[in-house]
Amino acid sequence: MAGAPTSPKSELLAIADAQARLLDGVAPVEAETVALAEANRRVLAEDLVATRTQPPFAASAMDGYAVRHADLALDVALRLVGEAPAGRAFAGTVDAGECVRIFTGAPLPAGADTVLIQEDAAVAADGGIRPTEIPAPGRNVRAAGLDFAAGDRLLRAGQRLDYRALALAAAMNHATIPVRRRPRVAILATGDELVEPGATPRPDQIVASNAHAIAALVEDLGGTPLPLGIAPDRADVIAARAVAAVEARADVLVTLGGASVGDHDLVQRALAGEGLQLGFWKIAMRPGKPLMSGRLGPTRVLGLPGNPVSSLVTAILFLKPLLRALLAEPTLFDPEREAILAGDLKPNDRRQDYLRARIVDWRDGLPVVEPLALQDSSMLSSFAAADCLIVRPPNAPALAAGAGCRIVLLG
Ligand SMILES: Nc1nc2c(c(=O)[nH]1)N[C@H]1C(S)=C(S)[C@@H](COP(=O)(O)OP(=O)(O)OC[C@H]3O[C@@H](n4cnc5c(N)ncnc54)[C@H](O)[C@@H]3O)O[C@H]1N2
Ligand code: MOO
Repeated sequence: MAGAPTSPKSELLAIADAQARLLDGVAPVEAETVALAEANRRVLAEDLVATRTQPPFAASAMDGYAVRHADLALDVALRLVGEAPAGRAFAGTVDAGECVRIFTGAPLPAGADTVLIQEDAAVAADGGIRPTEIPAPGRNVRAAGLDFAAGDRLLRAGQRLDYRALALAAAMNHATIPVRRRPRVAILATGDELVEPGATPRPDQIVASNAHAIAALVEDLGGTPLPLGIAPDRADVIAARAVAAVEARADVLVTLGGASVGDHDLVQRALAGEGLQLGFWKIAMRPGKPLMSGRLGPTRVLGLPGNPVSSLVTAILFLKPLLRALLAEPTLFDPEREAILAGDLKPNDRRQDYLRARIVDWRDGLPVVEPLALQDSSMLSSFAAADCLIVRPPNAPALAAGAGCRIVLLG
């Protein structure tokens, strides 16, 4: 029986080369405008400029009395001439020997330059206000524009909006926000052995897990998952679902499984019949060697290996940066960080290895990481228990406990 295309051992592509090929020519998805309330976790499509100055007037920072500093003397009463609550400015002027009752956030009245806090003031029998402490000149007054001025460019295109950015956007008076639309990611699991969670598998079947993890990852990154279910190991069904993904205007089609060289690893062959333009296949990494990338018309195809940990590690290294590129985010890759090994490591072969590990301690500000004993790429229990992946470059020498290493944190 004819197998899927094979390539000789020497043809494994380096991860960085594969990533560069994948991201080459990726154009960001269009912008759309959403209500401020819908903008959390979305990626800003344009710089956001302040439409107003904040505060728009010199404002009191405390509850007390607006005064002219030059008039202040201990136990010399000032005449109270009015009141300025927040949202209701005092219309007059504070003249020599006068003060105005003022509250936090109210505009400082004309003539006044300082706020005497009420704790440092006594009210005389005639209603006059006597300072019991003398504040410094200008004390307790926020200058107009202290926070920002109209025209300030405070949020940048490519920035992922969070609660802090949204507070600022609101203060800048933006009720709607230009963001990148959510990239659509079709997700197709493949394999006769798979059933959906909750079903009763036959004795020779297992429960499909990967698609649900990929969908959650896509949502976390600000995309919309389009679940295409589980296709059996039949090229015609896989092809029809892939065509459905293109017709649904998916930006990306993620296939799961069927990526390797077995007789039933059909994805590449099935998609070739629909005009797949193959970008690359097979990467020098573990887990995740059979990763495939290509295009079906306008839809980018990422064929992830079926082993659950393989598909999730390749998603971290390839799907995440692809989605970030589609969203025009400036940082595409999860950073590698320094760490200290808690156990020994054997020398590595030619595939860059990603070892599941736990952070067991901290030393000199660095995490101390212990590789988990079992690293089989089918094992979701260890993937879920891991805090990070230790990155072992191709042909890295053996390392002893205490040596430095590099890790990618798992979110
Ligand atoms: N002769 C060779 N055999 C294999 C090679 C090789 O180079 N030569 N590569 C191995 C590597 S590495 C990997 S990784 C796997 C991946 O192959 P496939 O992408 O074709 O994956 P499948 O064979 O379809 O499935 C592998 C494994 O994962 C389970 N699986 C698949 N989909 C799901 C899912 N959605 N949820 C949970 N589990 C899933 C599937 O049942 C299999 O157990 O190939 C090696 N073989
Ligand atoms: O690369 Mo496979 O992903 O070793 O298990």
